[in-house]
Amino acid sequence: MATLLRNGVMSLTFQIHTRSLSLINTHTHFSSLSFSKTTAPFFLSFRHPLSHSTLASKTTNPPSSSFSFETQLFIPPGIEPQEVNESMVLPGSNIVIGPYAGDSKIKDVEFVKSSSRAKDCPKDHRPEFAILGRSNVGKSSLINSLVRKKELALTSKKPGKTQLINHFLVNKSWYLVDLPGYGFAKAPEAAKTDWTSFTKGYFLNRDTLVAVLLLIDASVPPQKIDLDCANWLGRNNIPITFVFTKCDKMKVAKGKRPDENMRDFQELIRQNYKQHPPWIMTSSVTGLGRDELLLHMSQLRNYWDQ
Ligand SMILES: Nc1nc2c(ncn2[C@@H]2O[C@H](COP(=O)(O)OP(=O)(O)OP(=O)(O)O)[C@@H](O)[C@H]2O)c(=O)[nH]1
Ligand SMILES: [Mg+2]
Repeated sequence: MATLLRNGVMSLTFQIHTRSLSLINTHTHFSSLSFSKTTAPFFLSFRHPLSHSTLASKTTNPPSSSFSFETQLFIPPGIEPQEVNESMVLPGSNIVIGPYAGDSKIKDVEFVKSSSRAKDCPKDHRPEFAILGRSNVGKSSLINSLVRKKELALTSKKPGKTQLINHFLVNKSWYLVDLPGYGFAKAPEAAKTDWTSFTKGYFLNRDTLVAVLLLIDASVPPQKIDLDCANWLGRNNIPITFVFTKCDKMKVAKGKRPDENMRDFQELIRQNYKQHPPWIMTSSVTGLGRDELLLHMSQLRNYWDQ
């Protein structure tokens, strides 16, 4: 089923052309999103207007203009491209919600185990989502925010805190997996070497992996190591969802804003992906994208489960 999902979901990404989009001044809702479909229903894309004001509740000196960019919708199984309308697209993402989306509430979560090798991971065949990203990108914070527990997954200002594959069982039915961050130059030599072998082994051999949530820090420009990682996962047919983190951090005076960094990243990725993977903006500080991400995960999981 994992393979089916990989092929099925990824091949169902299309593009449509849209106009007249506008955003209300909140981080979670499009006020209007109207589609004007091209004659060929195969390519669905929409103009994605990302105003700085949609990304954070706190801004100091916001720039006066917003911008938009072309993106592709992620259309899950069970929907025809021509059925897509604005209310089906999750705010702050390219993700269309379909019939497999279900109860996404987290009622119960427990830490199960830490493994230092892929073959030591739980063997009960429950579906799982792996949280992957650079050290300090906010993996543990995202897990804590999803499950609404402050210190379930340890967070730290010191990069390299998470060194093992940590399994958390949610609602006694599926796993969230916290992985060690990559690209941490100061990690002990041994830990760096282990990361490569055990995480690659994990991705290539874990049949129960529904999708990798690849976290990308939206407060910094695109990083080569993130692009390399996305490309490696793509080449190995491992389904991913880009989760842009720290979208609350508005660096107006210095560097680009999260929405601009996110657009730059997507433009670089576009060259390598025929069909753009799902993506979503989040912040573990403001809760931006939390409910939307859980809903997206529910549809991937339910499709995998059937
Ligand atoms: N402003 C802001 N800060 C965040 C966000 N998410 C995480 N952080 C901060 O970023 C730092 C690293 O967060 P972690 O969740 O520990 O990062 P990690 O990816 O698990 O790091 P490793 O386990 O070392 O790989 C902490 O200081 C967090 O408070 C976010 O959405 N917004
Ligand atoms: Mg961590």
